Amino acid sequence: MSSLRVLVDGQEVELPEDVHYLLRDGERLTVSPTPADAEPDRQLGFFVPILGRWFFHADNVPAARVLRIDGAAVRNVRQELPTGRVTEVALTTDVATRPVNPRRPADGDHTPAPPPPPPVHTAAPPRGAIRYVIGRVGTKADIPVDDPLVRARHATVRIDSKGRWWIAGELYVDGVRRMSATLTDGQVFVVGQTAVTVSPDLLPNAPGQTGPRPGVRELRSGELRRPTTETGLAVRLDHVTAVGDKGKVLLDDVSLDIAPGQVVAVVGPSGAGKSSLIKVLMGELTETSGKVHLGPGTDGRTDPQLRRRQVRYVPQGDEDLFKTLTVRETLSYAARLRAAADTLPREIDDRVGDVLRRLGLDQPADLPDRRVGNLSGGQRRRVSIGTELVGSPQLLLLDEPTSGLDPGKDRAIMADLRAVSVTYHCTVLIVTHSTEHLGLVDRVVVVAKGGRVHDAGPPETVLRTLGHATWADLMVELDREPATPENRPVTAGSTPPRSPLPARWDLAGLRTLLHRQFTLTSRRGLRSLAVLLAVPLICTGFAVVASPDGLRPGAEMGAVLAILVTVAALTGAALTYPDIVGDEKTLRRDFRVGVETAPMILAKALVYSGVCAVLAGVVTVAFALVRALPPMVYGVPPLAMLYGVVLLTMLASMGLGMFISAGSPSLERAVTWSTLLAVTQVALSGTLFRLGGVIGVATGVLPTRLGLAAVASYSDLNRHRRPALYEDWMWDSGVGRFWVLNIMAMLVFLVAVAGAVRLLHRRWTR
Ligand SMILES: Nc1ncnc2c1ncn2[C@@H]1O[C@H](COP(=O)(O)OP(=O)(O)OP(=O)(O)O)[C@@H](O)[C@H]1O
Repeated sequence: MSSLRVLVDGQEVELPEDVHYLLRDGERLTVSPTPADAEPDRQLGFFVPILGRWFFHADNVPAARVLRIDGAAVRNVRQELPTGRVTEVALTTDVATRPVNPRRPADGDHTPAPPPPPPVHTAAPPRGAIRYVIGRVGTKADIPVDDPLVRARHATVRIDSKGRWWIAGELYVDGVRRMSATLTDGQVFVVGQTAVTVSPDLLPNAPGQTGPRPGVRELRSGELRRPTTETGLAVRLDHVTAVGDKGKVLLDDVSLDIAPGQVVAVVGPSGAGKSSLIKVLMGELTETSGKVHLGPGTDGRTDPQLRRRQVRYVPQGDEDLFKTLTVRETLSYAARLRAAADTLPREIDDRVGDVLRRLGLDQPADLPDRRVGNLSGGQRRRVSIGTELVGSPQLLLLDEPTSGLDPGKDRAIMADLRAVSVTYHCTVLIVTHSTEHLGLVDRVVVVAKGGRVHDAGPPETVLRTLGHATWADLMVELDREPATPENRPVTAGSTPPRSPLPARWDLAGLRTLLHRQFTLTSRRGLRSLAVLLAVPLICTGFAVVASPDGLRPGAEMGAVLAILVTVAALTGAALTYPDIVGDEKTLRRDFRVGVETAPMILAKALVYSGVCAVLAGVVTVAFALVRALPPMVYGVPPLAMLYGVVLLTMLASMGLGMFISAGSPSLERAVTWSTLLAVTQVALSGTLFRLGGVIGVATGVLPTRLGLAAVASYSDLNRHRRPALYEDWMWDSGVGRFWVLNIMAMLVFLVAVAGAVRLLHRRWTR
């Protein structure tokens, strides 16, 4: 780890890896390794190294002053400092535009301010105290946490003389994300998705000490346990009301207590609001009033990213699985996307093996290597449940896990879920219409029309209390009940603002997505690959027969060119327009566990770029083998020019195909838009009619027009065109023009891919 060099009052100081304090001495600033305990007002803050990075933590900046780091006013209580160069720190007398306050919303942000942060001590950590590492089970961590989302060195703890824990690293306290906190015994913090209660019991023996310390639970290396959350996440809904479009009440004053580790079934007639309850727990539907408490000490606030980690959702049906992946591949990719970036392949294999065994997916022996598309309905449901279990969820929500299954499989899945809650220490909430095996759950929550909780309790008690012999009778009665008026006024409470979801954007995630996309593309099947090659080849044949001169100056050069760029453009768009919309359910599942749309789309773009590189090569070589190319100009060999232009036209169209796919709610809509794009590209490429004035410029973003113009400029089409063909300003020869046209095609590709990322994100967070 590098030291930190700071320039204070004209003096450069090098800070070794330990806490140093920024003190005020009258008008002078000094840096000291000891705090100003006697005069706390003198202490402006401290520099602290945390897991290889340096931070400045502001403590006590006088109101009339501004503390500046590298010239910029310090606006946050904690900010990261650059290493490898000198950081200048100064105290100035000008008025700060914004005071030091980490939770103040940005200017122009009119959403209600979130509640104040919890009282977490923020002075400097003790010097010289033993440093304990909190990390994943199976690593060398002193405090091991059985949680796949915890890194090997997730956070460090130092304990002061008063027994307070000074924790540094990524953690959540009271549902709020922090990079450090000072907590006392009994206080709770979350690392990864696991709640840990501060207690000396969690500490290993001090160095040099032999045998267990009195009152200390001895930890064995590799011991699998969660420090505190042995039984899953507790869920409490406190008078929660949620409203949908046009003011429709979806949940009406719902109060509910679910103990950790319980298996709970939510039943009720169609349209009652069961799914709305799940959406509120996932954070996809924001409560209008009331509070949702997940786990201990959240005070009704949970950072959306933490909620994504702790709450895992198994959607209805099996549309959200890739049918061409095997069972083992499905679970492995899911495990990698639900694990900390530093997880080893061996850990992933162990986790997958464990889930296969516990869900009975390891028998017969070839089952793990069968493709998901070849499994029975019940087996597919198990794979879908396993997809979340590999991430060791704290709260598992399932929407109709047994719909469409026969009663035997229905019972088997319900029994499996019972076992899952015990073996994976998680709370399970099942929305179901199937009431035959409700005896297997701990509690039933009955939701009536209008989103009200009609009753909740152990299954046999609920039936008895409501005076019905069977669940079917109860459902019939609830179905008959009129719903409460749908658009009645709802009291607005302290709505938590919907904060943007921070992205998970690590290299390990991108690598997994790339690997998965490559596997999926290579499994498209021989027939599909043959079509992929045959169509551009056949169309290249049209270009071959269009003119014996090929791309040499001749009467039909324009027609040859038009065919070649149209082949490239249509092939590119055809590759991707059905892709994102077709995979949407599976991708959305990844998004729910924290994978951002950027790496998802990037992985697709990279794999399809590879496919385009091959197809462009096939088209170019097929044409060049039979027909002549133009003479070399601008120092660019004609074969390289043709390959480059065909590839860029294909890429730009491929990007537009992704954009269409990301913005289309259904495949039908994507077909409509891509047809429109194809016709536009053919009609406005520049060879059918003159594109002058504004249209001439506006169509300059179309891949066919750019591609055609690039080759036209290279082979000087304006001079050699057929008399009937119009002259176009974009076709004038010139080396600058040639390169600008190619760069523009690249830009169209990049902008379209970036647009696809944003569109998809907006659709999923709206
Ligand atoms: N965002 C929304 N805006 C307006 N109405 C909505 C919204 N979401 C759902 N609804 C409607 O609210 C009612 C409750 O929907 P919800 O999906 O929660 O019911 P459900 O009990 O899960 O039904 P089912 O068992 O049929 O899946 C339905 O009438 C539904 O059409």
